[in-house]
Amino acid sequence: MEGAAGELLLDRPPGPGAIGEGLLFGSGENWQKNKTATLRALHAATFVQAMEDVVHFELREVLQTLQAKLGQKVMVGDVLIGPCVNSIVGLLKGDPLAMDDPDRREVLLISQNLARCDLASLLQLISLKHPMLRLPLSFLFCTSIVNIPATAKRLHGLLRKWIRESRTETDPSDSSCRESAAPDASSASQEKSPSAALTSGQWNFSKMSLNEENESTLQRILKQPEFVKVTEKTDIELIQSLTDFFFGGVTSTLSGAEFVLMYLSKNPDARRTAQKEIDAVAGNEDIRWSMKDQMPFLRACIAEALRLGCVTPSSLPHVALKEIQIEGYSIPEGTTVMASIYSLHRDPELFAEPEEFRPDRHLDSEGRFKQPHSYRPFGIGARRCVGEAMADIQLFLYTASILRQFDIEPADSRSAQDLETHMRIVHRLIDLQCVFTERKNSC
Ligand code: HEM
Repeated sequence: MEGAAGELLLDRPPGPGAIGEGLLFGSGENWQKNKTATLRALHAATFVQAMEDVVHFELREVLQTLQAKLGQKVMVGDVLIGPCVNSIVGLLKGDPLAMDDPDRREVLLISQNLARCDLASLLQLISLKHPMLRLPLSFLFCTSIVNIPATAKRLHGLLRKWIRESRTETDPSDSSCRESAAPDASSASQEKSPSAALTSGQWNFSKMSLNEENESTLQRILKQPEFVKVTEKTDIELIQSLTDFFFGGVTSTLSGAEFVLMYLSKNPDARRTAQKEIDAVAGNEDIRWSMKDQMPFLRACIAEALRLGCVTPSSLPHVALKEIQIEGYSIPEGTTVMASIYSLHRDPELFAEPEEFRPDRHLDSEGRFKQPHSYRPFGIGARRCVGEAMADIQLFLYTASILRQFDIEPADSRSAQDLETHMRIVHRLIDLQCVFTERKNSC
């Protein structure tokens, strides 16, 4: 939300499910501190290069898997979840996790659980906090749902370990860090850099530094005034904010990538035009984010898939801090307000023939990429998504690299509208499968 009304809609509603800490569900001063610290840490000069390095590191594995499964039906989510998770880990820690690192397996399992979270899982969480609800909701405990507290606890364990390591690296004399940095199950893996897993001729990966001092995002966050003084409270905020990177980032980017590949598989003309563009610009060179302005059609395809796929259909809830007027409607103080991105993206007055996949909506008369004012997949205003730049880079590099090497075909003849989706906080295609084949016309 923008403007004066937006200022009064900054907080998340309190309620039985609200966590109150961190970025996604935090409110008031705590949220402001966390958001400022996160944005400051992400605005490092070398952010783009860091993201590119980690994405390319992961893409090698993805391209190899697709090559090995040429002509077969591939579950797209299974192939892309690793890169989505490890991009966040790599950004935070400064190095992505090597393929054989036990932390990688653990964070992947956790993220797969988070991706399965549905209403039943959230209701179970609420009933744990509110004993009165346990009996009426007891049937939930018999179904196979995601145990959010247990999943969050496992993720918090990993995050605590990475924070300890980052604090030790930031200040080696910090005895509290050394005390708590007890050896654990995965300490053996810590000495292993992902670059060790690479052989010559593969991606030339170097430790990702996010600024001139060679610091990772996590180290930069830990240097912010809010987090320098370690107290139980600051650590809870920090761990919850980092948890939100996974909760808010993994499934949404994964779902976005699935929608992009699905729409390109169902629209071969658009796919071929994008492939020609990629060939002309990148040839056989590494694909870089700096090439984005020369690939407006590819970006338009990604934007059109995000418009139609609508990864976060109802955004996240906001609450009115005071009574406000919006377009002649009076919203009483305390009202929960949800913005329907789904309706916005399908409004025929804003997008002609809204159900049609038409990338040219995102191109100006000169053929340059443009974002229509009503295209808002990442929300708007101060509560806008913190991961937008990250998701943009990921989706661009995943799509360009896959399209350069493969043709994509749908696994069945259903139209895009007929494919089944989960309409949870994150809107996701159910078990999307595609068939990847050798490029027929490559450069
Ligand atoms: C295609 C990918 C993504 C989409 C469509 C998306 C969309 C959104 C939307 C609609 C919101 C809510 C804005 C509001 O409350 O008004 C949001 C918030 C958020 N997103 Fe994303 N997101 C994506 C990727 C990511 C990534 C990669 C991260 C990881 C860093 C991330 C982390 C967050 C966080 C922490 C918030 C809460 C911000 C706040 O409350 O201040 N998202 N996202």
